[in-house]
Amino acid sequence: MSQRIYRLQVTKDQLGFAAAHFITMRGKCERLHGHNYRVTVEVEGFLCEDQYVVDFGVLKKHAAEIARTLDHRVLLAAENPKIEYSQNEQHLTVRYEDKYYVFPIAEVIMLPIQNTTAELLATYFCAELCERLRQDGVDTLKMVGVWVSEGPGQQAFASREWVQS
Ligand SMILES: Nc1nc2c(c(=O)[nH]1)N=C([C@H](O)[C@H](O)COP(=O)(O)OP(=O)(O)OP(=O)(O)O)CN2
Repeated sequence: MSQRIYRLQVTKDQLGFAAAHFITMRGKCERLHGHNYRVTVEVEGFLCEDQYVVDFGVLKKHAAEIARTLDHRVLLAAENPKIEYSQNEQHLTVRYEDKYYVFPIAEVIMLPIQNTTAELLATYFCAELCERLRQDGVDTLKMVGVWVSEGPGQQAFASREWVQS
């Protein structure tokens, strides 16, 4: 007998983060600006013996922890080939052609992505969430997805098929 698949969604105030960023696009570098980002998590999976897929609380806990690592930070794309980074003990210099910024290291987060678009922030968030759910022993999922919204009416979704280890 095939198992029924259920879809869950969590979206809460604690799943937001306020952060600064810029993206490179069409040969230009945007000005540094900020968003009150909002995250919505969607998962698909099968019922456990207690008739739920995964505890909403578990999804909220892990997603809120990831959001906290991004909150009040400058989000930087470590893998952007057009941006050069150099650092000393306390400061990171970020250079795009003849424009540069110097930030305190404690106020930035270097993300393993090519650009801090909503699409790649969702991809990063989704990968982090999968890792944390796996470490927590979750084993009922088929898909994990994350919406990252830059503001009302503007958001991107990234998902991963769940691979049970
Ligand atoms: N597909 C994407 N397009 C754009 C992204 C993105 O992440 N994915 N990001 C940006 C900018 O970084 C910016 O965050 C948003 O720019 P924009 O929509 O032009 O500006 P506003 O939020 O001020 O838009 P208004 O609707 O005019 O208020 C650009 N594109």
